[in-house]
Amino acid sequence: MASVLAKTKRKKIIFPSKKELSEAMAEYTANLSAKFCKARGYFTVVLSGGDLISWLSELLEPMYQESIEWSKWHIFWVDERVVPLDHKDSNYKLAFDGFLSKVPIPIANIYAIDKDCAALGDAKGAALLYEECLKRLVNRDIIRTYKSSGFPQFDLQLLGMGPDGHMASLFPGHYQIKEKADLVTYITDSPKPPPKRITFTLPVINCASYNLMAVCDEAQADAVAKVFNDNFDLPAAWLTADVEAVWFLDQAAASKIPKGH
Ligand SMILES: O=C(O)[C@H](O)[C@@H](O)[C@H](O)[C@H](O)COP(=O)(O)O
Repeated sequence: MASVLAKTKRKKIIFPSKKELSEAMAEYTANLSAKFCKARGYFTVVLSGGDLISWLSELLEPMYQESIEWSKWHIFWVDERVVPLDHKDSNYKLAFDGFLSKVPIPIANIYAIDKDCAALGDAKGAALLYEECLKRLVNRDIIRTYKSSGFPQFDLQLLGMGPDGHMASLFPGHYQIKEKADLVTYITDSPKPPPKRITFTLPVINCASYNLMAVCDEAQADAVAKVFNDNFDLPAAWLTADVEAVWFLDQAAASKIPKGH
């Protein structure tokens, strides 16, 4: 894995509340959108599920609605639950209902998992087809590649972490965190329901230019403290990026970080 793993120092910013965190996440995203749209004409954004989507609502404010070049955005998922796309557990549905349907991103630029695999609960098939989708977009030069590795390099990934320290669908004690060759893998016994999921592998996650990990609430405080103590049993402790890996925390989530970290 070493050859494709980008290395940056983990950074953190602590916000008084979710409101300030959401505002800062919107500003961070808008600035990167401007930078990448200007440089390449595309902005590749990777979403996760969970609370993150509700914190994206600041991007729906008129200031951003009007200034962001939405037509240049391309949307992916770092992990997805293998359920029908209209199921309440679908990360696609969560993001579509809460954010994507409210901004003018062309529907063709929104890359959900294969709908038939999703409907059939075929996690392996969904992972294979999503990997093919990424490779096609690399060939079309919409997704960049990380240095000479050939691994896809996304502009910005917006991530969340569970109380057990999982990120994407890489869970502690499960072998998927060790996958080095595939771009996308799958799990059929996820400890967090629903059990069938696909997920980017760690090398792909860490090749991104910018990784923003947003974590709020007391329930995550122990895991956040372990990450900042470099406890690598937690998948989220492995997060790096090519340019910047930044943790956006509210005060409750940051409350147990050891002094000096
Ligand atoms: O599909 C998923 O379950 C997510 O992508 C998952 O990795 C999520 O980001 C974290 O569990 C944080 O979730 P919360 O924000 O809900 O705590």
